[in-house]
Amino acid sequence: MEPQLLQDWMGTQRWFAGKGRQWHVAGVEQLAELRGGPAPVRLLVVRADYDDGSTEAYQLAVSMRPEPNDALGHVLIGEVDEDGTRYFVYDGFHDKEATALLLRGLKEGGTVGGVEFHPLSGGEGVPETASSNVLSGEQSNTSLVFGGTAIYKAFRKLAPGLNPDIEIHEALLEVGAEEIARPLAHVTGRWEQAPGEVVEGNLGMMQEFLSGASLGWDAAQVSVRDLFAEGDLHADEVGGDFASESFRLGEATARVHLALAEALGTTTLSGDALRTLATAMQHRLEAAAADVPALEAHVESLSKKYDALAERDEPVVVQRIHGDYHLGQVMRTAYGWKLLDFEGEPAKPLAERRLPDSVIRDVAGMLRSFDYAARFQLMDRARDGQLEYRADEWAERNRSAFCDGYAAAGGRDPRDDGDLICAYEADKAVYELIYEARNRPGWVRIPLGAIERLSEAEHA
Ligand SMILES: Nc1ncnc2c1ncn2[C@@H]1O[C@H](COP(=O)(O)OP(=O)(O)O)[C@@H](O)[C@H]1O
Ligand SMILES: O=P(O)(O)O[C@H]1O[C@H](CO)[C@@H](O[C@H]2O[C@H](CO)[C@@H](O)[C@H](O)[C@H]2O)[C@H](O)[C@H]1O
Repeated sequence: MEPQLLQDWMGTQRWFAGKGRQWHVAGVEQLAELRGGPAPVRLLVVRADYDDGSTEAYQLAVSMRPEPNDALGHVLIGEVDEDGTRYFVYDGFHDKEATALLLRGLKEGGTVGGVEFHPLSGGEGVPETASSNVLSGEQSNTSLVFGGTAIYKAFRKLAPGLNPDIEIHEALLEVGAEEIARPLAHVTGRWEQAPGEVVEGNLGMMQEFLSGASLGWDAAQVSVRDLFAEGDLHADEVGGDFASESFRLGEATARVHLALAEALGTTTLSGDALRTLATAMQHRLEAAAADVPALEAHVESLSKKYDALAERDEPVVVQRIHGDYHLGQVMRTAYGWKLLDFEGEPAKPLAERRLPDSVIRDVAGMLRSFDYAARFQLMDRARDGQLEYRADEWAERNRSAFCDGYAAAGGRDPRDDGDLICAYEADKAVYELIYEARNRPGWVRIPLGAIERLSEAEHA
């Protein structure tokens, strides 16, 4: 496949992380060709080399159709000539006949070329045959819903080693945790990550599709909309009060943390290990300040909070956690809250994402998310002191209900670790600031506002 063709196409895809940087396609490797449909489907790994010397590997599925297919016109990658035949090359994850071959592999298991399909429990729950739809809102990965009962997430940017989303889901399944969508299958592959460096890693995972569920973010937005519509009522007086949901979410979070501790153990950080944690936060802060000048004024006060963490007398208990926890990662089903996407922060290298960390990182992530949810609808309005006051109230009410629920389900009350929460919230807000500056510059003032508040807070 011509590198230029793939380069032009990849550069426009939502999941391609290298936008705005100088890069080129340095290699195209075919891992497997799935046959048995109207057109063969190739699973490819495309190596993107950046001018700064770094490299990334991306997964593509391409269906090689000898005839053009109008229904797939929007996902046409291009045309190629191979061995005297002209092929119309489409994004295979969007081609239902191509994904049917993928589904067969997930159901039956086995090896095709450099790709291994691993159904769990003999393929129970993986549909026999089902048409696929790509979930809209595709972000860093591409997710396909098969027949409304199973969802397959194809990882786009590949990393060698065990993918934490697969690892954590399967570990939680083992200990019987109910707050997740049941994992059904996963796929592994071997590819050349850099010239001569063959690695093994995960290509995707299938899990139960939570049908009829609402994303936590959407449910929270309904509540905030109610609140703003009744600007003279308090958060606990409007019809869409969210606090009982936040309480239940706190409970579900604590249960998952306890299950993760049971499944994968805990340890403690003290001394040098604590200093390493604080130094990582400090580095992120400095890198962010170089990118977002408005942060500069808060570097000194946030650094003091990180110093306090480094010098903390009490060790910090750590374990496997979610790692990128926010309202967009939880769904409310008829059976309670379920947690999704245990991949960790997409910006971190995979090995780092698998390191144990304090559960407070997740708690802080969700507390930050309540703040986001409260303020999001103010973003494109003229400043309104009354609504901002209501937003503060909503955020506070739901943050505290979440902590109450967390403690009620047997987790340690996060508010008893105020200094830790403060450092982790600051670190998350700094991460968000970088994320927003790169992806949604209009939203920068949400994390920046939090940084201002945190840097004035008393802890430390
Ligand atoms: N098991 C599931 N059931 C129903 N919807 C899901 C499920 N898993 C993911 N989703 C939907 O897909 C979206 C993206 O999933 P996620 O695992 O967070 O992928 P990404 O890593 O690309 O962000 C979620 O926000 C949710 O709307
Ligand atoms: O794509 P992921 O879900 O892995 O997470 C990334 O994108 C999130 C935005 O979609 C970002 O979350 C931030 O915005 C959310 C609202 O859109 C808010 O609820 C979160 O609290 C806030 O952090 C997340 O940080 C990023 O990793």
